[in-house]
Amino acid sequence: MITTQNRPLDTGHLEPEAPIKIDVKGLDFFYGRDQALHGVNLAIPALAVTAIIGPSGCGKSTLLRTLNRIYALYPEQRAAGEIAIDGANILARGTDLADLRRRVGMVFQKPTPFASSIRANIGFALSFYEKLSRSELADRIEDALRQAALWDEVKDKLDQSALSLSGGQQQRLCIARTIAVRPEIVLFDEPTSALDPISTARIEELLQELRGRYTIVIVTHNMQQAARVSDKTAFFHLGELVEFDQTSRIFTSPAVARTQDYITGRYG
Ligand SMILES: Nc1ncnc2c1ncn2[C@@H]1O[C@H](COP(=O)(O)OP(=O)(O)OP(=O)(O)O)[C@@H](O)[C@H]1O
Repeated sequence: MITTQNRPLDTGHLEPEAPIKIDVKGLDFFYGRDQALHGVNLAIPALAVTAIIGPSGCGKSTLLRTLNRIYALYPEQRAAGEIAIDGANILARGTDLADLRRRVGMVFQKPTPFASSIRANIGFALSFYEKLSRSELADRIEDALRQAALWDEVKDKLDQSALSLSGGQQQRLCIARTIAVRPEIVLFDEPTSALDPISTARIEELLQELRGRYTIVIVTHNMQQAARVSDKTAFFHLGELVEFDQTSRIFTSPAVARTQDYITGRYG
């Protein structure tokens, strides 16, 4: 079996001139009067994996939640600055939020399948966005489950409850549900922190398979995981971006002392 433990530290396959998919400029974020992000500038490359690391409370999840404006569900939460996706500022008034959330999918820490069948979990998301015939729907469900490396395990029980799957399978189902609607960007918020080591390894392998097909941003507490799965790493502290570079450089020769202190376990 392939394990993530024996994979060498990623050296980054990106050229310095890799195209930018998400360009965050001067981003401030507020929970009511409390400011959680301060002037963040971050150019996230297309079709690569970018990891967001940093100590608890530094703003990792907050940053992720700005990228599909999921925070806009809460009236007291506010972002200022600019987040350009393919050059268009998604913080601008008039942004179609349903379309944005199809283009920018999100996978959460705990698997969150609906209490319905495996098939319906994916079919529901697809039918929300597209009008498909029965056979198109079946094809798209199969394709999503194959991409999420779950098809072989569930193809004979698509009508069983999603809740009958293991935690790791449920998380892969949530990934299938997210990619079924053909997003361009997939955000992962601590996607393995509720999983056992074998399920975690399976998700990390899956991230490698999805890399190159989607622009991926992953928040993780686990520095070894960031080193294994990502091309670029952003280190945050106290709501500020401290350093952003090739993952191999962040973990071997970071430019900033605060990053060095964090990756060597001096705080966090
Ligand atoms: N709903 C909320 N209301 C008020 N403040 C919040 C809310 N959510 C987060 N915060 C605050 O915003 C700051 C950043 O939180 P965030 O959850 O983004 O950090 P994080 O780096 O993802 O932390 P963790 O690793 O613990 O998940 C923290 O000070 C946190 O207390």
